[in-house]
Amino acid sequence: MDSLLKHMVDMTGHRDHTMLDISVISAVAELASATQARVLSIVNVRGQLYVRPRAVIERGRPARMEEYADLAMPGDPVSMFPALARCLAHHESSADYMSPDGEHTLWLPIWMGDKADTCLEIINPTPYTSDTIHIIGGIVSVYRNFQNLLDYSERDSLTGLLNRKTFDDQLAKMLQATIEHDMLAVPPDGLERRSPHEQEKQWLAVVDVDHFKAVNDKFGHLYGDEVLILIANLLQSSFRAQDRVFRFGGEEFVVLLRSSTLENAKKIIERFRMNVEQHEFPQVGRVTVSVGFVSISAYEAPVIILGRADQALYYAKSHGRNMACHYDELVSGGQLQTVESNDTAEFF
Ligand SMILES: Nc1nc2c(ncn2[C@@H]2O[C@H](COP(=O)(O)OP(=O)(O)OP(=O)(O)O)[C@@H](O)[C@H]2O)c(=O)[nH]1
Repeated sequence: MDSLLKHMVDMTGHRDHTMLDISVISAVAELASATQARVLSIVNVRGQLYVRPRAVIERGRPARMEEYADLAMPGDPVSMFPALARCLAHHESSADYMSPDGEHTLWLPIWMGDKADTCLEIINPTPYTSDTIHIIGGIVSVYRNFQNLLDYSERDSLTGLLNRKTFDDQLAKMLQATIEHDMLAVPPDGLERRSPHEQEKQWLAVVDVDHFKAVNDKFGHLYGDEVLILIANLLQSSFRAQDRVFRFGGEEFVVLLRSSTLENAKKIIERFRMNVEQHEFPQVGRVTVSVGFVSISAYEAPVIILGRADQALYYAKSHGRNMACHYDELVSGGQLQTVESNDTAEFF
């Protein structure tokens, strides 16, 4: 019981999803004497469910975060795990599977209403006793409640997207990934062989709804709110599971795109812009968005990166709207100018 209390205190002492994931798998692994426990993300890509490990603990080793190796893929199709797929399809609280060599896997989806985007997976060489299942059930409930609380503080209440407050933290993670990526991209002899066109980078895009004031003025704030919710949904379905979408405030959204070539980033952003353009908004009809985007450099301050995306957005707004503009292309094409001030480049 002491151990259970200790784990409960540990789980509820965090203000961060990552640490909460680590403490929940540490708790269930110890209390169920599991050989392995994982937190899985369940992502829905165009109606198909995929699972992707987020954190893992193996017996005798410390818990660790998992970076999904193939960023181009949303994860493993859930159909690879028929018992879990059935459990998710029927909104069940758990699924159990015994492999041919007698290993037991227990899946516990974390249901938030009718949606589960997280699932615990516990692997054990022996069957689970009813006592173990009872204790794990309690931990899952605490985990779900606490995740709910964290989500509430990190998300915008109108659209459900991540809010401005979480942006700095997510951008810091992306800058770290950029540094690691840059180190991997340069071979030991220090010579970069890939052409800049093939190079994968992280990207920041600022999205702003065009003439949104007119929507509010003509149809009222409730319809305006509805447009924002539908655009948030289009953002989530147009970008990939590994990208991050924020509502920055008002009718402005920011997207962090992970590991994309310039060509792909353009394609994904353009696909989103067209999805909005072609969407029939109830009562309101057609709505368009303008986008400014820029590659993220780990060696520049977030305020400079955001400023550049904003400048590209401003350019799109003042050149007809309903378009996506790439900061570097505008600079190299002479449509925007930078000026060196101190050791950073800034606009005037
Ligand atoms: N319905 C609704 N409106 C909002 C919300 N937040 C901000 N707004 C409105 O968004 C509008 C933004 O208008 P402007 O900044 O003038 O920009 P715009 O009309 O979109 O014009 P451009 O950006 O130049 O294309 C204002 O009328 C705000 O009141 C919200 O949460 N709901």
